[in-house]
Amino acid sequence: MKIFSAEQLYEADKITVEKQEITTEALMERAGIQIFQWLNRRLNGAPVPIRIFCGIGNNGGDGLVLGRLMIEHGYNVIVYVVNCSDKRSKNFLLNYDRIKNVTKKWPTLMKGEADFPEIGSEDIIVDAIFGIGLNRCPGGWVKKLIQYLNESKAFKLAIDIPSGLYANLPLEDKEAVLKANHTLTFQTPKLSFFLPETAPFVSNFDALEIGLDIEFLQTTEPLAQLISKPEAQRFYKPREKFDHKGTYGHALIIAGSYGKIGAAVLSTTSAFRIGAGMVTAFVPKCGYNILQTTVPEAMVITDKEEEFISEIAFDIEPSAIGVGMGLGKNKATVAALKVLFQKKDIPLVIDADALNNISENKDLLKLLPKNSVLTPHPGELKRLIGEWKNDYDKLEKAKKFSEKHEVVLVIKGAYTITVFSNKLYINTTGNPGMGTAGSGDALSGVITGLLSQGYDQLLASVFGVYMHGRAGDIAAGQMGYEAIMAGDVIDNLSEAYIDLFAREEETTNNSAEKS
Ligand SMILES: NC(=O)C1=CN([C@@H]2O[C@H](COP(=O)(O)OP(=O)(O)OC[C@H]3O[C@@H](n4cnc5c(N)ncnc54)[C@H](O)[C@@H]3O)[C@@H](O)[C@H]2O)[C@@H](O)CC1
Ligand SMILES: Nc1ncnc2c1ncn2[C@@H]1O[C@H](COP(=O)(O)OP(=O)(O)O)[C@@H](O)[C@H]1O
Ligand SMILES: [K+]
Repeated sequence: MKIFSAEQLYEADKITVEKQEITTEALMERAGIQIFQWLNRRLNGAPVPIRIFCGIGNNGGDGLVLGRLMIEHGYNVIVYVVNCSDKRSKNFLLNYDRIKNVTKKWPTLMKGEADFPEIGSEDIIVDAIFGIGLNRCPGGWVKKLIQYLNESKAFKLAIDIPSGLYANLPLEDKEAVLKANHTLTFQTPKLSFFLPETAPFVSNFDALEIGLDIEFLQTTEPLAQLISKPEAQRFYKPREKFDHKGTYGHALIIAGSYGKIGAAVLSTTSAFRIGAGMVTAFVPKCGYNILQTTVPEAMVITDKEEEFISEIAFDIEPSAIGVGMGLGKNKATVAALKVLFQKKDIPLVIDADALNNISENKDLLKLLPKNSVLTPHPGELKRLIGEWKNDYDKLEKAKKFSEKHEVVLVIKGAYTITVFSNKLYINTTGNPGMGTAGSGDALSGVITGLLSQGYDQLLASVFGVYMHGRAGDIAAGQMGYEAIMAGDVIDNLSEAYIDLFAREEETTNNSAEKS
């Protein structure tokens, strides 16, 4: 699914109205009907008080449409107009009149703190104060209203976007944003829904189709792509009857140091589980017996050193290399990385200590082979690209880094974002259960294993992140978040493959599907 900017959505709006020969008020009615149907399906006529807070723009207009439809269907609705300005939009005014025609009285006008209503904990608050037209940070009594609503225990449903949040600009004042329990957004989610500083205000969301012009949606280059199952299905490369292990390539995992051989075990196993034909682990001598015992399917090459890697020499021809997991920062290891980086023709995944070594030795950065995949968590990313002012600044810096060095950057975490040049791919799988040692090592093995099977660098990253997260979600469905260990994520890669093409009802028992 594409993620568009606020400006693009306004453009989509305009084109839709022209091409479908409808009025903007008809489009607003469509949007309001979608929200009404969503809410009506869940409330099923329950007489719970629904308090709709409407701003004076089109987001407020949506709130007024919803209010009218709910009242017409017998719901217990109180509509407030948050009168922060007299410049009401045309479609707000139209729907202001329409709701009055139904109720025979104007909605409750709010002009300051004295007008804040008492809100019961069982009430439902609908936030239609500001949408994507927010043009400054909410202040004065409107900010106080947002805080007042946040303090309430009532369920908060935001229309389009929680008020105070920009669709694709950084947060200005976290005290002036409505903290929604659920957000119903029009057509496509907004970029702010996926970034660590702003996503917590959105909580869960549903994107409601409002019939914007399909040609515009299909042909417009988005801000980012959201990666869910339909996209992952398109990435998958099916196997052919006469394929053999050579078809799926030979992955080389260069990992481990004394006390951290487990990292090599995890990456090697996950490279196998994602489908590499052969996997060789290159480890210091102390890792030999461990690897041969824990992953007998793997071949093992050892360094001349006992406890760390000092010279990466091998006489195999790997189709992809994953390097860095548990590697340590010994000087000899840094020198060995320099030599490895000169082998420019083998697709490379660079993780963990290999990344830290690059951050600390800028001459390694200059040698970075083009099209390598770098998989930093936020701490590693900071060391690589420097501090950022906010999430948007981080993404700009990451894009510049990717462009300059011609590499794929996989920024790990909730909603892992893969950055390639100026393109962003946001992953929807994964869960907090995956915040456990070694789950990053599993991801490096997964991406290396996909590269070895012939997926290109970008596909291997985006598809690999999806599969790794999906395996984690399936593990969470079976064992809850807390008990998950990295090995459980790897064990469920097989289920993640099965799930990729399973029919919905077959997957509901063991999935932790996100909206
Ligand atoms: N294609 C779409 O996405 C559609 C969007 N619609 C709705 O239209 C909304 C956008 O409407 P608008 O462009 O009218 O904008 P909004 O309704 O989001 O708010 C803008 C209004 O609030 C004022 N304002 C902005 N920030 C303020 C602040 N901090 N303090 C006080 N006043 C402030 C602005 O000057 C303007 O009058 C969307 O979020 C959505 O809810 C729907 O009606 C239909 C289709
Ligand atoms: N809250 C979360 N939601 C989704 N994925 C997560 C979450 N926390 C961690 N992960 C995933 O788990 C992995 C952790 O990687 P990393 O921090 O490198 O761990 P380690 O170094 O211990 O292997 C990443 O792929 C990350 O995206
Ligand atoms: K809103």
